[in-house]
Amino acid sequence: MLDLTVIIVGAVSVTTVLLIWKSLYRSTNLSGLPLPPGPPQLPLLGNLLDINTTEPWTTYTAWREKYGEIVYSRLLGQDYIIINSARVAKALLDQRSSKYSGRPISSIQKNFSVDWMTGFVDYTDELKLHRKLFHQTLRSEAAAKYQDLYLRKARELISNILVNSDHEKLRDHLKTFAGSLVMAVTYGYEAALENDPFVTRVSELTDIINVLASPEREALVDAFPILHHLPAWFPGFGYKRLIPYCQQLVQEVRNAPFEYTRKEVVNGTASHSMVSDFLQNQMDDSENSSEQKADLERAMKATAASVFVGGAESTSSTLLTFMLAMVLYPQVQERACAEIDAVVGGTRLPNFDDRPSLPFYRRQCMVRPKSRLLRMYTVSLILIPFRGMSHTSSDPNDVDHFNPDRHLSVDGKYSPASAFIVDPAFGFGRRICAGRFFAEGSIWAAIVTVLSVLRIAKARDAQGKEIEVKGDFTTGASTIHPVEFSCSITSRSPERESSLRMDL
Ligand code: HEM
Repeated sequence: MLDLTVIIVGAVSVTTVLLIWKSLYRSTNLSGLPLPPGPPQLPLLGNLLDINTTEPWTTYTAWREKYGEIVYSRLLGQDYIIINSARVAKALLDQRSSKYSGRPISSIQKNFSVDWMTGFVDYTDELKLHRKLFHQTLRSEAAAKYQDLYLRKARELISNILVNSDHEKLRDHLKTFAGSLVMAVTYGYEAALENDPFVTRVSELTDIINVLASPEREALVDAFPILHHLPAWFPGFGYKRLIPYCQQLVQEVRNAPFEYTRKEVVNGTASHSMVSDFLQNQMDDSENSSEQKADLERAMKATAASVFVGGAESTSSTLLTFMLAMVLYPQVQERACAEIDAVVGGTRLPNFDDRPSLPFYRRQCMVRPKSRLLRMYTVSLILIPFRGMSHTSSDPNDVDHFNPDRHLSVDGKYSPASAFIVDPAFGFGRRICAGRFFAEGSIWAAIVTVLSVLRIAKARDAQGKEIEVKGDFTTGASTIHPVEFSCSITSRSPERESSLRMDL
């Protein structure tokens, strides 16, 4: 067996040689056009040391101020074009989507066995099949059919919050809301209100992906594959310890709920869902060969699990952001509650028929998604910092300066240009979020129900003094959420609370 030191010294030496080679070699701009402006680069590292690794979007935002909407940067020999505005992202990814829909192949994703997830799959026939399967269940008209489900789950959410609303519990309740909705639609599975085994596993997997899926980390390892051989104790490579556990989680997340639905279909007890419809059609289909059926089943398993991974964390994180905004902006909460009371009266709970009469937050003026951070596109690599895009004071989607009025026109009507589903946070072009209509309906149901029953305010300490809330966010590789904050959540309408309980 080779001595470990020899391996490390060898790896480091080869890496250094590669670094020098890569830094000297610069990919030619085949079109002969000049590269966009960007920060000065160090010989070997490029801009590696310039990037704030815990909050990379802050670096990209600073670069936007200095170099403009399109920035050229170089990391360890790899060229990056950073698209720093929704306007340019739209022009490239919506209008030239045939060119800008690919994804780079990442060895980290391969090692962790998560490269089958829709969001990571390159723009191939496999991806087109995933999108086709999503479309059947998540397109606009299909997502509208789940309105009763959104409301039922929103009512369960309120009932859970009223039992316990500590920060950790609040996060869990929101995760359960989002996770159980997705499980119902995907697998026809009714998740337990607490500690559901399927929801918990996916949540763990999402947390791991959030740690590893940083474009900056991927750039480093993909630029120098030899780094794969560095052991987990090597500084910066501790994440490798998660590999075996992640691979085991992946197997469970792909197979366990799928097999649950298969059993239900065979027993004739399955409720209507993405997977049960698929399995039913497959049983009735005599034309496809068994090989084609196996391929289709593999794609369906991947699609179904991707719905969960793509949908649960983003939705729950958006709702936690909404709760935080209600603590920080009581006057906005008051106005929304007054509007609900005026439209639905004092005792009834709102439903989707009331939506056109609630202009203040019709189509989510009240909440903007902000969970997703970055997406990488191929074509010498395009990096889209979604988070940075909603982070300028001149941007109408700037959620850090919470002002729902910005989404209304001057006469107080809803402005279609501000529609929730066209928010840049859902992405662009052919890779736009497949679940945005579902997200819109479920988030609307949750916030309208929260505001009709609950009052959210700053918590008070033992002396009765309000506990200050800063409104900070976690850092993360792909998604973020508010850091722990104290709040007081009480029922503001005993009548609505009891009609809610009667409905459960
Ligand atoms: C507020 C909630 C949500 C936000 C902010 C959000 C945001 C995003 C973003 C930014 C992308 C990447 C777009 C790109 O790569 O260009 C994405 C992809 C995706 N989302 Fe969502 N999403 C949300 C909810 C959901 C829900 C509820 C579902 C499923 C029910 C879902 C399913 C997916 C899937 C499957 C993809 C991968 C699409 C692809 O790569 O082709 N998302 N989402």
